[in-house]
Amino acid sequence: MIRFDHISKQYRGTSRPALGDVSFEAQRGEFVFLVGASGSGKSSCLRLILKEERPSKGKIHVLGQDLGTISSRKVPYFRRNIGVVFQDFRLLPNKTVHQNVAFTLQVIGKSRGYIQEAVPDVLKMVGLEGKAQRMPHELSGGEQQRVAIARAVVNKPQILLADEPTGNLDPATSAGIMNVLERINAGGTTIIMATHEAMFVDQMKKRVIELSQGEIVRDERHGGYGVTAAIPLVKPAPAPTEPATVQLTTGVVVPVAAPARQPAATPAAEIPAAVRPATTPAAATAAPEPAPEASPADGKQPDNVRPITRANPVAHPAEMSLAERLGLRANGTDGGDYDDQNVGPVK
Ligand SMILES: Nc1ncnc2c1ncn2[C@@H]1O[C@H](COP(=O)(O)OP(=O)(O)OP(=O)(O)O)[C@@H](O)[C@H]1O
Repeated sequence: MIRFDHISKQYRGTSRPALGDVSFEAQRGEFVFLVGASGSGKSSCLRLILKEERPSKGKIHVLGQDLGTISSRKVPYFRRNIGVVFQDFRLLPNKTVHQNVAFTLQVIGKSRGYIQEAVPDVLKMVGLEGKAQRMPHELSGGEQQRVAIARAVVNKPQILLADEPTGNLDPATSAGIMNVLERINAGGTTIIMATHEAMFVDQMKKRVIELSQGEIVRDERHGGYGVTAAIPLVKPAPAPTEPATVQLTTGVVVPVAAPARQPAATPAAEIPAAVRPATTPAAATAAPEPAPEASPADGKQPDNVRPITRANPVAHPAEMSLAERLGLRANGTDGGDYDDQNVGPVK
C-alpha cells in the first residue's frame, strides 16, 4: 500500500539529509505511528507520501503507483485517495461545520444530493451530530479537529495521514480524537500518524516506526513510544490522587490527567506567546466517548497544554492553498469560487 525503497531527502540549502536511506512498507488497514524527536523526519515522510515533496533518492510506491511517474497534473487525482489531518486543524473560518466538510466533496465535483447525505453521516461518525451549522470559532479545539477529520475522510480515502493531530489538545480531548481515528482504521483505512503522544502509542500497541536523525531506528509490530523520542511538556498537570481514565474503543483504558512526558522546567507563563498552542482546548476531564468536547466557555488556558514544539519550524509554501494541501486541486491552479486561502486555527 505504501512502500519506501531507500528514500533519502535533502532539502535545498540544508547541509544534511532530513531522511537517509529510509525503507519500510505499510500494508492495507495498518495503523502506523511515526515517532521520533522533533526534526527526526516524521513530517517529511508524510509529505513524501502525499507527493508534496520529492525524494532526493529512492522510490516511493503508494496504492500501487510509483510516485515518480505521476505527473503534476495527475497529483490531485492521486491525492483523492489520501485524507490529511494537521495539528492546527486548518478549517475555513468563515464557513460552517457542514460547509467545511462539504468543501472536500464540492471541489471534486460531487452532486448536491450526494453531499447532503454524506456530510451528516460523517459528522455523526466523528461525534458532531447537531453541530453542522456551528462556525469553527464556536467549537472547542477537539471539536475543530473532529471537523478536520470528517473533512479528511468524507471522501472515503484509503489512506489517512495525520501529522500530530492531537498536538494542540489536552489528554482527554486527545483520547476522543484517538477513538475517532481507531474507528476509521477499523473501517479499513490505513492510518499513518506522526506523533509525540507517548501515552497513546504505549497503550494502543500498534506498529511503531521510530526515526532518529532521518533514519529508522526501530520498527515494531506492537510497539511503544520508546525513550528517545520524548520531548517535554510546557507545564506539568497537577498530579491527581486517583488518575482519571478514558476507555478507547479497543478496550484500552488510558489515564488522562497525568502528562505522558517528562515535565519541563519552564513554567507556562514564561513560554512566549508565539510558541503557545493556537487553540484553547477544553479542560482535561474524562468524557465518555464519543461525546465531543465542551467549548472552553471561560476562555482560560488549561494547565496541561503543550506548545507547538518544532525544533525547526518549516512552513509550507505560502502560495499553497488548502485545496492543494488537501490534494483537491493541482498546485497553483485557480481557486475558483472557493475562498480557501484563509485557513488556520480559529482561536
Ligand atoms: N522545507 C524544508 N526546507 C528545509 N529543511 C526542512 C524542510 N522541511 C523539513 N526540513 C528539515 O528536515 C528535518 C526533518 O524535519 P521534519 O519536519 O520532517 O521533522 P519532524 O520529525 O516532523 O519534526 P517535528 O516533530 O518537530 O514536527 C529537520 O531538520 C527540518 O529542519
